[in-house]
Amino acid sequence: MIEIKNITKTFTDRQVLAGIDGTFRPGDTSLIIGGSGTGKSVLLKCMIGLITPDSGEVLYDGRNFLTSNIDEQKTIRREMGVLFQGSALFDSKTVLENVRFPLDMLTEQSAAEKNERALECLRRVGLEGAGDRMPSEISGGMKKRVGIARAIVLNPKYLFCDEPNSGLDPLTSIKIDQLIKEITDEYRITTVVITHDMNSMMEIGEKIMFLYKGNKLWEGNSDTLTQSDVAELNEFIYANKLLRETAR
Ligand SMILES: Nc1ncnc2c1ncn2[C@@H]1O[C@H](COP(=O)(O)OP(=O)(O)OP(=O)(O)O)[C@@H](O)[C@H]1O
Repeated sequence: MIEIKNITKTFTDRQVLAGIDGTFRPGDTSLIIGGSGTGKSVLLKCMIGLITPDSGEVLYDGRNFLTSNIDEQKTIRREMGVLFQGSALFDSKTVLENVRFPLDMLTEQSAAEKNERALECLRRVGLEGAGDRMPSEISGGMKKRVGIARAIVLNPKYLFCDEPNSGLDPLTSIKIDQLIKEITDEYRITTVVITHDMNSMMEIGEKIMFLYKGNKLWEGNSDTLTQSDVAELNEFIYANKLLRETAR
C-alpha cells in the first residue's frame, strides 16, 4: 500500500500541489486524472523520488520514503516499476536488452537467468519472438508493451504509469489498459496510472483521484465518476466526452 499525506510543492512562486492526501492499495489500478498542468506528473514524480516535495509524507507499506536513509530508499526504489510517457526505450538496444536492462543494472544474476526472466516478461506482455527487434522496428503499442515488460522485470510491488495511452489508437489503448490491470491483479501490485483517457477511466477506474489546480477535488471510481456534483470534474468529463465524440 502507498499512502501520501499532505504533499505540497511550489516552483518559484507557483504552487503546483496544495496538500494532496491519498491511499493506493495492492491489486488496485488507481488513476490520477485532471486537465493539463494540474500537477499530476509532479505528484507522481514526488511519489517516486524524482522531485522532493516541500512538505508531506510518502509511505510505502509504512516506510517513510522521504525520510529514509539512502539504503532504505534504494530498497524501496528497487520495488518500483515505472512506465514513462513515450515508453523511454533505448533506441540502440534490442527489445530484449531493453527489458533486461534493470536486471543488468541492479542484480548479480547470470546472463542466462537474466535472459530467461526478460523473455518471461516479454511473453507475459504478448511479445514472445520480438526480443531481437529494435525499438524503431516496432509499433507504438508494442513499445508500450516493452515498457511494461521492463517495468515488471524486477517483480515490483509498486507500478507507476505516466499516460500509458498517449499516442495510441483507441483499440490499442484499451488493450494496454487491460494488460496493466491484469498484471496488477495477477501480481497484486499497487499500481498508479496518470491518464487523460476517458475510456481508461470507465474501464479500469477502480479508484480515481481528480486533481484540479494542485488540489484533490474528488475521489471515487468509474461508477461514481459521472454522478458527482463537483463542477470542475463535470467540466473535465464533458470536455473529454466532447473530444471523443468529435474524434469519431
Ligand atoms: N521542474 C519544474 N519546474 C518548474 N515548474 C514545473 C516543473 N515541473 C512542472 N512544473 C509546472 O508544474 C505544473 C504542473 O505540471 P505537471 O507536469 O504536473 O502537469 P500535469 O497535470 O501532469 O499536466 P499534463 O497532463 O499536461 O502532463 C505546470 O504548470 C508545470 O509547468
